[in-house]
Amino acid sequence: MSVVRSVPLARPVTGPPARRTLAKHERALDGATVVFDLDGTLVDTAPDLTGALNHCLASAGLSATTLDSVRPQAGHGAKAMLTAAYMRADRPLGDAELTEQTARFLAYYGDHIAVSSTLFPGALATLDRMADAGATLAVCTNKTEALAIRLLRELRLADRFAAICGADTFMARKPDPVHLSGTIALAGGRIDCAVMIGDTDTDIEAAKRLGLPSILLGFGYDADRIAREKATAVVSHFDEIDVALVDRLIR
Ligand SMILES: O=C(O)COP(=O)(O)O
Ligand SMILES: [Mg+2]
Repeated sequence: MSVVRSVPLARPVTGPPARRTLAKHERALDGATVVFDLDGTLVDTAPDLTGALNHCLASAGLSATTLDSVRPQAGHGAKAMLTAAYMRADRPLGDAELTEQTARFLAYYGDHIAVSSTLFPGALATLDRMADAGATLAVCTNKTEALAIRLLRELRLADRFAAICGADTFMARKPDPVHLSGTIALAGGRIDCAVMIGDTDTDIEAAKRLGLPSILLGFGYDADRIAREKATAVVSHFDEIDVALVDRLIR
């Protein structure tokens, strides 16, 4: 397992982790809450986001954009994707058009939310692994709550999460730590026994402000240098997120 750490942990990062003695029926992650970001973390939503973006661009007489050019903004919401696409097309975008296009984007996206969106490799097994070890699972996403629930239902994953909290669930959205602390509370968990797993600095910063350990998925949409330096751990595949790593980060 290759895990790069940049923030010193309470325990040494090399050498064997301190072993806890588990009581007879105790599982390693009992009492822990593992919080996942959604876009670019659990689900590769970029293809359907690109579809919604191209629907909007066509309505404005602009040519379609490619998946690769959308990916860096895919974790930052409809407005960011629209703004970047108009800039690439060298076309000005005023507030009124941005508002209208955002509404068009969200309506289309809601109706085509799981056409080509798929779980990232190893994501499902990681959910199983964490749950089998006793962890409570939650989602903290800057998608709206309704869209997040719709996507997870379509992918038959919604039931796995004790809480699914979107940008509009609380009066705060990531990187505001209130979004994350509210998610953990709603899932019935404790802030001192939780970890955040995400793909952008937005996720990692929210965790940092809350004093939570974080795992950055290096393959996500915008795992930039700042996020890599700030994260407690950086992994390049879900398989690297094993029970021992999560246990070590949260205890
Ligand atoms: O839709 C967004 O703005 C980003 O969503 P995420 O927080 O799940 O990455
Ligand atoms: Mg994301």
